[in-house]
Amino acid sequence: MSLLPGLSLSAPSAATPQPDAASHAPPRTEELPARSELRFEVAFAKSYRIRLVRGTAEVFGSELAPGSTYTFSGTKGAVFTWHGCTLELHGDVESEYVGSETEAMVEWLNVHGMLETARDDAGTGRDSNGGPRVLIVGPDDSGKTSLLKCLTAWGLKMGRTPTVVNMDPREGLLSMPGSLSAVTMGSMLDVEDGWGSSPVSGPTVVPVKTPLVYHFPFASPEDSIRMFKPLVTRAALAVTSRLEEDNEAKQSGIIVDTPGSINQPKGNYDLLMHIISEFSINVVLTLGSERLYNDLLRKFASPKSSDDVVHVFRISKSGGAVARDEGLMRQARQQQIKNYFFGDSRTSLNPHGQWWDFGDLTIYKAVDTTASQAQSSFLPGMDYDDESASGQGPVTWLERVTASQGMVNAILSVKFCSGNSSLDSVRDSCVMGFVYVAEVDETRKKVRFLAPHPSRWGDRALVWGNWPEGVGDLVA
Ligand SMILES: Nc1ncnc2c1ncn2[C@@H]1O[C@H](COP(=O)(O)OP(=O)(O)OP(=O)(O)O)[C@@H](O)[C@H]1O
Repeated sequence: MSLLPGLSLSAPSAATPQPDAASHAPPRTEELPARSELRFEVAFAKSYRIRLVRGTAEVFGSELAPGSTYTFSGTKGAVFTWHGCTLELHGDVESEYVGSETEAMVEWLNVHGMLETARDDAGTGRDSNGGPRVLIVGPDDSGKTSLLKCLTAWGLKMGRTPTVVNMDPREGLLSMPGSLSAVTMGSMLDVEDGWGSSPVSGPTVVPVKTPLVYHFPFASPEDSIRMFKPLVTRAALAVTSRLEEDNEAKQSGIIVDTPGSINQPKGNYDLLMHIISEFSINVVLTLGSERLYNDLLRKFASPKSSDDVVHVFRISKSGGAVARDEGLMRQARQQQIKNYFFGDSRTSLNPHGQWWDFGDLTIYKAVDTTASQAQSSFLPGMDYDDESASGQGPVTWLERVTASQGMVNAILSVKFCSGNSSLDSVRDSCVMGFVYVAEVDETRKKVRFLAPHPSRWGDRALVWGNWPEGVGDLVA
């Protein structure tokens, strides 16, 4: 059976963004001096269009094509120019200004140069472990993902194929929020939506990328350490073995993005250390926290052997990185979920309804660890550890359940493993795709799912997560 989210793709088509009928104002022109950037914030209901008229410019490392119009909605971003440019701007923005404090970009470019040297060393066999394995750490909204995008885009421009790993379940990279994913970038990034599209998104201008996706149905790794750690190990194993088969990707190396929550000194950076050891990280880039930098520098000060050397760098935060409030993040997740099933303004998708009998479904519910711990004294036979004391989290975190009304509007992952697999296999198995529960008929004992693909998935384990929260009615 083909991948659940995979549509039969035709060649990428040149989709043009639709003009915003609401905005009749004539376009404005903005001259950007060398090494400056136009920073903007656009609300979800609005659209903001940018066209490069003269010179060169990039959005988080990805170059704008001269004369093409790029449409942004529900985002904060920046168009940076190294040598100066003229932009034509059209549409509504919450804020828009030209920033000249862009020294961070020069520093980021130097980091890129350093990674290139390491890739060259790997190419000439001077480093048999392959290219650089980079981890980006720092507090929330310090610009980690922006740095990751720049390093990836510049690497791609040099003809590299870096493997990008997202360990932040709040932001699904080429997938749903609630995912940990890894993808070897073989084609340019998408200027408008940041990464490009996975096969589920249908034909696009930018060639599709097929990520390896694991389901982590909690907002933060600390909500289920017992689930997070094995998934990191799984993802690292899968990525490492994939790179062993592909010299070019191995030489290009890995760049891992992390959520701000695991960069706290609490727990002695246990989760961070786990990622560093599983992915054999040898370069750590710290952003926006002097304490984190110093703590990590101390931790890696005395390596036991040359294979254990981890270089820790303190990198300047971009002057434009802005905090995003929970409301905005929530809206972004809702949008991501809708786009998964229905496509975006450029590509419209047609999800398929499927009725399933209760008896043909094997559903596991992710247990909310906090609630479970509070109730544990009422659940005989369940062995819950104190997560903070043991550092391991509850022993039971997935429960087999039957379909019920409570599932309506929930997102479930369809795992590659059979329904009868052990709980460990269900946890560790990667995701074929996600489905949405549109209707549960308790009388007829049937569930109607919305899936991106018409094929039925057969005997597979389904995991019902607690997160992303409040998906709402997608079919209303
Ligand atoms: N130079 C810039 N100009 C304008 N906006 C920017 C700039 N750099 C980053 N941003 C915006 O600031 C916000 C935070 O940046 P980013 O997502 O890179 O931070 P992060 O550290 O990865 O956050 P998190 O830990 O929450 O994932 C994003 O909306 C990003 O688009």
